Amino acid sequence: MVETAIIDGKAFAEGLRARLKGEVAAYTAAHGTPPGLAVVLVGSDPASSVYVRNKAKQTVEVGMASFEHLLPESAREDEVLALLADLNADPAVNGILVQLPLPAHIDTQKVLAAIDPTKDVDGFHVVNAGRLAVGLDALVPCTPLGCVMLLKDRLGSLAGLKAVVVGRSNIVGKPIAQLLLREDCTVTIAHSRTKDLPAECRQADILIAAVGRPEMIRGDWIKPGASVIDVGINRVSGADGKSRLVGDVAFAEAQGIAGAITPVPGGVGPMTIACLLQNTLTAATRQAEG
Ligand SMILES: NC(=O)C1=CN([C@@H]2O[C@H](COP(=O)(O)OP(=O)(O)OC[C@H]3O[C@@H](n4cnc5c(N)ncnc54)[C@H](OP(=O)(O)O)[C@@H]3O)[C@@H](O)[C@H]2O)C=CC1
Ligand SMILES: Nc1nc(=O)c2c([nH]1)NC[C@@H]1CN(c3ccc(C(=O)N[C@@H](CCC(=O)O)C(=O)O)cc3)C=[N+]21
Repeated sequence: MVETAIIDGKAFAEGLRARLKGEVAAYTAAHGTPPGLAVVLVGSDPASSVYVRNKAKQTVEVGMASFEHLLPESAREDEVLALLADLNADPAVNGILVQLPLPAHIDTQKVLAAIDPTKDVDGFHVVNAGRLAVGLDALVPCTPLGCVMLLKDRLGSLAGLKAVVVGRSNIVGKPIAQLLLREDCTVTIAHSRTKDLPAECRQADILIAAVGRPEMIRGDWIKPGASVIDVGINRVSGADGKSRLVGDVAFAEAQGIAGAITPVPGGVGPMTIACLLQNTLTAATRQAEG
């Protein structure tokens, strides 16, 4: 049995936002206007609405300008594209985020491609994904950035460690794998067609769960002492009938086995928003430098 450390992403994110607040004030003093973040939400998925509201609140708290664009579920693709053209041209907007998923009648890749890559604070544009893959300066997706920050804070150098990423989405799994590779990890990407997932996971010094299946990863899939980052956010109904959030890892089973683990909530989620604010400041600074 090992003592399992709980990685406090909420506290780490608060520290990051406190540091950003100072940097944002310096930016604003130098440029006369604060960095601005525009968030576009199409439709009114309740989970997305909460998340968008939290982002707007924290954006304002660190001293940045927040612009919210709420479009109805029925909005046409060309209306979304026209809004993005306006935001691309607006000098008060330094960062643009289009909340995903979009309604099925809208082509997500087309929308992401319409965002100016220098304002793409989610890092989802192919230009930023490509720049990350070849090792150029890029706007890096927020959740992956947050995961790697937590790992480096805990472990220092990640060089030579074996990392297993479960999930290969363009927005989480793939960019996390790219960042871990950049940190000199030996990286395996697992997915729904992986043959023996428990055996793959047991090899991992660093195990990243980004699947979207409540508590799928069991305690006995974890190598003793491993660092476990749980990206999953799953809403389930508990025995009392109330809904609660759980991750992709069976958190209670991981106790006494993992060396460290992020909780859900309070782990990766708050880091995602803090990294979004950091990316907005990075984007604004790079735009000002030309
Ligand atoms: N904390 C945060 O800030 C954020 C949390 N999330 C959460 O992270 C999770 C993942 O999100 P996202 O990447 O967008 O999800 P996707 O649904 O896009 O991707 C899920 C991935 O998991 C794989 N997968 C599904 N079932 C299995 C299985 N049984 N065994 C192995 N692999 C499987 C899929 O494989 P295949 O490719 O073969 O289909 C796919 O690659 C979700 O819970 C989401 O809510 C997302 C963004 C931010
Ligand atoms: N373009 C785009 N970019 C995204 O980054 C993006 C997106 N679309 N669509 C949805 C997912 C999901 N996501 C979360 C971010 C923070 C929390 C978060 O702060 N969670 C808190 C709890 C929140 C609660 O209690 O509901 C926590 O884990 O502690 C959760 C989920 C970003 N996403």
